[in-house]
Amino acid sequence: MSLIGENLGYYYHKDRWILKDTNISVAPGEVLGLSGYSGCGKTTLSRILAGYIAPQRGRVTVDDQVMERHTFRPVQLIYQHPEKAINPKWRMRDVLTESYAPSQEILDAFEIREEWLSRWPVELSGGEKQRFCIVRALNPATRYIIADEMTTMLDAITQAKIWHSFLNICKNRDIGVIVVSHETSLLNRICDRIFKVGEQ
Ligand SMILES: Nc1ncnc2c1ncn2[C@@H]1O[C@H](COP(=O)(O)OP(=O)(O)OP(=O)(O)O)[C@@H](O)[C@H]1O
Repeated sequence: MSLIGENLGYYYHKDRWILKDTNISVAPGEVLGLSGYSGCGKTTLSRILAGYIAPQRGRVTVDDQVMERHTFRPVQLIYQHPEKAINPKWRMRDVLTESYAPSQEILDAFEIREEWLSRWPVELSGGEKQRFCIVRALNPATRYIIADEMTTMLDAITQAKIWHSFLNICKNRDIGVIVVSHETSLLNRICDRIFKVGEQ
């Protein structure tokens, strides 16, 4: 039982491989850091593991199954920029309840205020919108979450609070987490293990 990428190879332009023979796995409940220089392929690898793009070589399995399309994704991806992941024409209540009905407890854990629910995305800050994206990713069916620079836009205190709540919930539900970040101090603090992209 794990999220596993085996012998992954990927290029955007023929024969310019971004990833070559990459092997990566994260177990349920584990927190894996993804590091590497800018442009080494962290976001590309994240998108492959979440099933958004197909590798030219290798395969991804989620708890021994090849991921199916058109069903709820057991691997959720949270991006750095929440505005790219939110429909601007939906009020925040609809964004939040798109795939399940989050409990009051989880809304409180991320300090989501009742008054924000009736607003449009444009009426919230990036950090406020990001809390909705995190709660949305914590669907009861989620098995793994890839957090790609998830808190980069937040101040240090808010960042610490959000990681505390997020990792608590993931541990309780045995969700495996991949944390993509340029901040080595963050990775060292919260991850069980670190995987360097491009150095396998
Ligand atoms: N859609 C695309 N078409 C062509 N090349 C791309 C595309 N997306 C990314 N690349 C290239 O692929 C390489 C890896 O990009 P990727 O975004 O995965 O790196 P990264 O490690 O996440 O970078 P950063 O740390 O700067 O966010 C880079 O050289 C980038 O220029």
